Amino acid sequence: MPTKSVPKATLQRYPIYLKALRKLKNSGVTRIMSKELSEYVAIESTTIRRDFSFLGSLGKQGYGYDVDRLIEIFNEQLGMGFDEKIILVGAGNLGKALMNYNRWNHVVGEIVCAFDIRPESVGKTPIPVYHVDEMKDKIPEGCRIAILCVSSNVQDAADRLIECGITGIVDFSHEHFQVPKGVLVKPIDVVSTIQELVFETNNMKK
Ligand SMILES: NC(=O)c1ccc[n+]([C@@H]2O[C@H](COP(=O)([O-])OP(=O)(O)OC[C@H]3O[C@@H](n4cnc5c(N)ncnc54)[C@H](O)[C@@H]3O)[C@@H](O)[C@H]2O)c1
Repeated sequence: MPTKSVPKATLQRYPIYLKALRKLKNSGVTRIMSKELSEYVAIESTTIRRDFSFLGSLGKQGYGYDVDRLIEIFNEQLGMGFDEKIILVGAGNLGKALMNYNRWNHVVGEIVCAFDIRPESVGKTPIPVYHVDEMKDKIPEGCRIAILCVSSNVQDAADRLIECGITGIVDFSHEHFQVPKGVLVKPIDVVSTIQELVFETNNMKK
């Protein structure tokens, strides 16, 4: 795709369209007019048509856009294949909540399986939970993202993930651990977010 000539604002809207299209596809929609999509994403239909025109001539007058074709184009040309096969380590309270939610299938991908040091004590889960020793065998092919929800030995869990080729870790653990160059860690911490909010709210009052 000639990204050079595509305005930045248009590029920023593409993920919004793709997310909407995947949701629509999921609910059985196969073709859509720009006006209908406009209502769905709250973006003017003229803007949508202009944005899509950068991708080639995709729609037909009176027919609209083929949803599958549009998704294919976004996936292929923009490299936005939101089909990540994600794994989770630490199937405790937090891990189970994430596994039970797991509704990102038309946005980023899905949690395919989980690992724990005590899988036998995890109880009922919607996806399989294996022992961490089985990680190398059970990790899905092409998997590169892991969610870390362990409560102990975080470094060991991270090392195992890296050995299995994981290059991106969503970290809920609150613990410091080392990763080699080329592996990205995104910490998520509700407590520090609340602290930041308290601090910023206090400052707003001044
Ligand atoms: N970031 C946040 O905002 C946030 C919020 C809540 C909890 N947490 C943190 O998330 C972690 C999990 O919390 P929880 O309430 O689910 O705990 P939990 O005790 O219910 O679950 C932890 C699970 O991890 C497993 N485990 C422990 N060490 C492991 C390892 N090295 N490898 C694989 N599995 C391992 C345990 O067997 C258990 O099933 C804790 O570290 C907690 O502090 C973070």
